Amino acid sequence: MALLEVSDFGKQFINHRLQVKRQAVKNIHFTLEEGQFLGIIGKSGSGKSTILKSIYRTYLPDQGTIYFDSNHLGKIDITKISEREMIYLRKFEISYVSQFLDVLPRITCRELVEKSLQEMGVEHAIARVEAESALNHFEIDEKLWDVYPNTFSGGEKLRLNIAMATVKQPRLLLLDEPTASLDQNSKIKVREVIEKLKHSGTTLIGIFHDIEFIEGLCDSIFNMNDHQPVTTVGNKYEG
Ligand SMILES: Nc1ncnc2c1ncn2[C@@H]1O[C@H](COP(=O)(O)OP(=O)(O)OP(=O)(O)O)[C@@H](O)[C@H]1O
Repeated sequence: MALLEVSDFGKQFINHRLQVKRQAVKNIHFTLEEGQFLGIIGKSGSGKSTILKSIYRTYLPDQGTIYFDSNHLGKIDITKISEREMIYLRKFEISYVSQFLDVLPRITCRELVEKSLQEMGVEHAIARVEAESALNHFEIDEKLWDVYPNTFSGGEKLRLNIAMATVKQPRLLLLDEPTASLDQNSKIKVREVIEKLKHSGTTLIGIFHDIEFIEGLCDSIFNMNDHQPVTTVGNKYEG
């Protein structure tokens, strides 16, 4: 059964000051089976982030349906569920990674990753071990583990963001240009973790500008220009 079914989805923004409406995206349809990786490509401003933010419900979708097959809540329409149900999904089943880190001040890097696990009910001692393993994997210098990340470099913030989201092993991982400001070595680390997550059955949707990066990783690519999910042939994008 599909994990995610997006049908006739659209999102309109209203600028109240200027009294104008802007249709960011419309008529979006795609289906994602469990364990698949869908890449989204398209020109700047075509609405790629709007789709991911609406699935995570940072934006309230206003047209169409987004069905998610939740382990705990059953098959539910993300456009209609309560805020409480959405908080549950964000905690246990859906994670979102953007290229920006938005964290509370006075929580250290290590505590942030531990907190991701503890809010799922993982014991502190286990959360600590897993957090350290994730921070090591993303090569965040041990000297930074007890530092507040508001002083981190862009790349360090991003690697921490990915560590926080992936340590939970979500069922659906939304990646909003996660490699945008990374150097080659960090991109390789991200790729390794994506491969590992895919192997363990995580379903992924990712926005990438670097098509070479997603080649060999994605099962299909949704091109915003023609609105068609295209299955990648031999893992190469032929669009
Ligand atoms: N919160 C918002 N309020 C008003 N307009 C918005 C908002 N978020 C996005 N938009 C508009 O919706 C359109 C789609 O934006 P979106 O960020 O989804 O595009 P994108 O394809 O991800 O772009 P990029 O590749 O440049 O990140 C843009 O015209 C943008 O200005």
